[in-house]
Amino acid sequence: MDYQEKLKALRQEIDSIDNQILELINKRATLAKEVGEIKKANNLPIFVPSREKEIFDRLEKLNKGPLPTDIVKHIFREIISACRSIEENIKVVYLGPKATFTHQASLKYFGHSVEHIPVSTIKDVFEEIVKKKADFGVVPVENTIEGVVNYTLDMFLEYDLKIIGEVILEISLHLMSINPNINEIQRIYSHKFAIAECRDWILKNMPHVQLIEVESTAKAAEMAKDDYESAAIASESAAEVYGLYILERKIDKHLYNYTRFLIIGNEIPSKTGNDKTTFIFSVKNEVGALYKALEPFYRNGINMTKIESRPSKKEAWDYIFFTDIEGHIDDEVVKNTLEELKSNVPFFKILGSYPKAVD
Ligand SMILES: C=C(O[C@@H]1C=C(C(=O)O)C=C[C@H]1O)C(=O)O
Repeated sequence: MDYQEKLKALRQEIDSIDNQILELINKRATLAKEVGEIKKANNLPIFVPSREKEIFDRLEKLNKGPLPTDIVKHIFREIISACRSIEENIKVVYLGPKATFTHQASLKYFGHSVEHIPVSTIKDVFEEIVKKKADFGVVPVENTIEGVVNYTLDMFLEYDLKIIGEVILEISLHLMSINPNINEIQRIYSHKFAIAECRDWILKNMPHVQLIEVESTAKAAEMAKDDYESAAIASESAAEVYGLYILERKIDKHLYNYTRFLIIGNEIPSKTGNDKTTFIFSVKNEVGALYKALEPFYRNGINMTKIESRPSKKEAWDYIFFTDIEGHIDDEVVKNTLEELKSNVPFFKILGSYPKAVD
C-alpha cells in the first residue's frame, strides 16, 4: 500500500469513528433530556455540580491516553455542557466585559453551551441572581500574587447567596496594541492587579510609560483598540476579541500566577468526597477568642486552606473571618466541628459547600 492509500484508509476509519461518536453523543443528550424531565417533575435542580465532578474524577482515573487528561476533561466539559443545554437553557452572569479572565473562568466551568452574560460590576453579578435574571454567577476571589478581591468577600455579607463551586485559572498577561511598534507606546491601560503583577517588567523595559488603571483587563484592551499610542495588559482572548497585536508575551513573569473564581447560586450542592466548605464567623474581642474558635479544627484533623479577615462594617475594629476548609457540611466530622464553632462565637454563617476545582 502506498502512503496515499494508507492515508485514505486511515481517514475512512476516522470517519467511521466520528459517525459513532456523533451517534453516541446524541444518545447521551437524549438520556440527559430524560434525566432533566425527571428533575423538573420532582423539583430538583437541573445543574448538578456534584454529579459533573464525579464524571470528571471517573474519567481522569480511566484515561490511559494518548490524549492527556486535561484535554479529555476539556472535551467532556463541552459534551456535558451541550447535554445540559438540552435539559434547560442556563444563564450565567460574569464580571465582564467579554474576554475578561472571569469570562474564561465561566467558560471553563460551565462550557460553551450556556448563556454567558457580562455585567459591569461584582455587585451586579449578585444582583442579577437575586432578581432571578440569571441562575448562576462567576466572580474573582483571590490571586496568588495580589491576594484577595475584598469586594467579592464583602458581597457575601450583603447578599444571601451560596458558593456552589470554584474554578482556578492560570493567568498569563500579555502586552498588546493596535500599534505593532512597541517604541511608540506612551500609555498602558489595565486592571490594577494586572499592573501590579507586571510592574517589574514595565519598570525595566518601558520606565517612562504612563500607567492607567481601568475596571478590567478586557476593558483595557477595548480602550487600547481606539488609542494608537497605547497598549493594554490583558489575556490572549482579549487580544483576539479586540483585534490587537501581542507585542510581548507573559510580562507578569511569575511562575505561579493563578486566580481563583467562585461560582455563586442558590443551593448547596451535595457531597462528592472531594469538597471544600466556606463559612464566615466573628469572635468576641477578648484574649484567645480566635484560638478557641479554631482549635476544634485542629483537634478534629480538618485542614483549613484559607482564613481572611474583613471589617464587619457594623462596628469599628470588629472583624469577620472568611474561612475555607476541606470537606463538606454533610461530612459528620465537618458538621460537628462547625456546630462546635457556632456555639462558641457571636456570629456564624455557611457560605457554601462545593466540589473542589477540576483542573
Ligand atoms: C444529565 C444530568 O444533568 C446535568 C448534565 C450532566 C451530564 O451531562 O452528565 C450531569 C449533571 C447535570 O448537571 C444529570 O443530572 O445527571
